[in-house]
Amino acid sequence: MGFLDFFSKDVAIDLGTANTLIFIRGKGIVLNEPSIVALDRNSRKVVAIGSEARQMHEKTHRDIITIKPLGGGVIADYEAAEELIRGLIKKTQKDFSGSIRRMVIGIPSGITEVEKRAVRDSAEHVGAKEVYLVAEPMAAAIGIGLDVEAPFGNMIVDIGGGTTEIAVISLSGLAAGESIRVAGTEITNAILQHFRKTYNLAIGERTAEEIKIKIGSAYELEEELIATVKGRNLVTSLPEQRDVSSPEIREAIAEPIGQIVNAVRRCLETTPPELSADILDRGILLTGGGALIKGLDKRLSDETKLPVHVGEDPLTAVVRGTGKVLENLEKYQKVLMQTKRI
Ligand SMILES: Nc1ncnc2c1ncn2[C@@H]1O[C@H](COP(=O)(O)OP(=O)(O)OP(=O)(O)O)[C@@H](O)[C@H]1O
Repeated sequence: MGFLDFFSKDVAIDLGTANTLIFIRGKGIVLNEPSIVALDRNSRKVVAIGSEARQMHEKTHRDIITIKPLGGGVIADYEAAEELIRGLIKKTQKDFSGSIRRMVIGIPSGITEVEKRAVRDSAEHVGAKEVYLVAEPMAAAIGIGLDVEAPFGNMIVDIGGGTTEIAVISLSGLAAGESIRVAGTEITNAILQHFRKTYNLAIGERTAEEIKIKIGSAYELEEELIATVKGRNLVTSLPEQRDVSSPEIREAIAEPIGQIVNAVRRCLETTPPELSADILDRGILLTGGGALIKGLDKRLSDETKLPVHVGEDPLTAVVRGTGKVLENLEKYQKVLMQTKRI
């Protein structure tokens, strides 16, 4: 380790809609917190970041507002996004002191030049001297250990909070791809809408997400499940609870799940034939939190007639990938996204 290395650190980040994960060279993943910022409504001063801000989300005092700065997988609120990066990096200070030298950030592949620029600016504003961007599906593929440099095709479907990224990777590049802004958050919203429309029951976002995680599915389950939901009846304005079954939730989330399935099909249709043959042999790999929806692998396999596997520890795939890129920048030169100066 050189003298300068002692005072400066290299970090890799998965700046996600739902969660932000931070990896520090030589240490691994040191932080995994929700991408939420709580602000004082009047002064706009930051009150809490990450997990503490999530505690406040939806239960906010009238003087505090909570913001998810990465709407749809991209920066929706620039100032809040910068506060988020700054605040979360600060939380890792116990793991290192000094400045940041290199920063590798995983971002959606469908992001525009302006959005890329915004991510880069935020990273520079928090002090990074060198900033590198990697497409999320590429990072996810590297994270789960695929040989992205090899001359054969691998299909990866990364279902995060805001975006589903589908990519065929070969020779360190994206040979085909689809990026849609339908993922975990839309699925949670579909559950929320279902209760509102069907039972006049208003439930919170966290409750809807819990139901999704507990009993949400994309394919018939061997043993169907039941969960209890608590909310507020919109007609009587009184608290209410009711039981709900997994087939009912499957129906409620059919629309966003169908959109993800269709996007995978579209990507397969545009994949060059040689690479299609590789995918036939190797199958499709699922990553991101959405990969954990029960039966999604079976559903995709049913619809595409291809083998489908869930990657190991899908929620940390992107950050592990950005971490590997950070630790082997030379080797992974080709996978870095270029940004134009604008
Ligand atoms: N066990 C589970 N079952 C179903 N969904 C889950 C599960 N665990 C997490 N999720 C969902 O995964 C999503 C978060 O995934 P992830 O952390 O990969 O996304 P992100 O990186 O924050 O988002 P993006 O990639 O869009 O920027 C959330 O919508 C969350 O509800």
